[in-house]
Amino acid sequence: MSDMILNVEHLMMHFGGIKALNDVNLEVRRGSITALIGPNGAGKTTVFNCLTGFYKASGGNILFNTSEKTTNVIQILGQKFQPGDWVNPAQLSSRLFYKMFGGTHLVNRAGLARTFQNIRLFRDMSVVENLLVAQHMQVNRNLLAGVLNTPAYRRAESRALDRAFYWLEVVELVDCANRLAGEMSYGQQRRLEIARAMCTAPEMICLDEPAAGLNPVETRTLSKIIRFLRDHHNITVLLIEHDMGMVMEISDHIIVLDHGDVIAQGNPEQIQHDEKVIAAYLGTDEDEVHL
Ligand SMILES: Nc1ncnc2c1ncn2[C@@H]1O[C@H](COP(=O)(O)OP(=O)(O)OP(=O)(O)O)[C@@H](O)[C@H]1O
Repeated sequence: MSDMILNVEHLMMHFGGIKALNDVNLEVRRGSITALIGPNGAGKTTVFNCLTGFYKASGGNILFNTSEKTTNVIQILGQKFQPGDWVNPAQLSSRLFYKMFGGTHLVNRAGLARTFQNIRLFRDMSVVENLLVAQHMQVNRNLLAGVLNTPAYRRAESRALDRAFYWLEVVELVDCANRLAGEMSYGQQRRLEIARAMCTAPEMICLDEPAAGLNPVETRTLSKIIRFLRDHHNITVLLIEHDMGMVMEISDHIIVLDHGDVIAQGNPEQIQHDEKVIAAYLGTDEDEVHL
């Protein structure tokens, strides 16, 4: 099993004439907390959207290596037919399969979950219902078993409920289990999004600005939860965050993007003193920065 859970090679994403990602190469170590940082518009969310299948990358490779298998993320989203397909029936049928049935759900099923910059919960459902919906892939979906309420069906439901309450406890929301998700505070909703992602049993979770809008106490709780995921569940965390205090405190590794390119990588200490990074954040030329 590779030490790297994620290998991104030559990733490109173009929106018409806009090159959001030029040629992004990065790796994420299994079991690490890795931060993806950079100034506004650097391309961070675009990287997340490509990794999790919300965008089909314009080019490059994304390999996601779980403990069980390697998933080619770009392939499972459904690629265009290639000339070689017509002389290779196996390749053609695989391409056809993913064109018909591929999508973000397969990325999640492979073990990669995410949260969003703008919270996307089912606001009119209760907190626990949000977590049960997230588990629809794991529970018994046999219609007959549901209608007959078989013991196997009841066991599967009970397991889903146990899992939901386990993650509610981790994110400190057990007391809110029956509240409507949309009525909770912003910080609570952010934590619920993490619990929902964890209910899909991922090996890696991508958190898009999880501390945005949180007060310092909530940010500390969030940091504790993120460390818990790594330390107690060996979850790899990839996070986009503008709160540099938090990033420097919890990250094992930091990758810096600017204008669609990776400009630096390293541990927090190295990144804090990297001139290219300082220049990118200050919006000045490297030569103009005096340390
Ligand atoms: N769907 C889209 N259509 C057109 N342009 C887009 C789209 N999504 C992103 N972009 C452009 O790609 C570039 C990178 O945007 P992205 O949101 O990835 O940056 P970011 O680093 O996440 O920024 P922020 O920190 O402000 O969230 C920007 O120029 C943005 O305008």
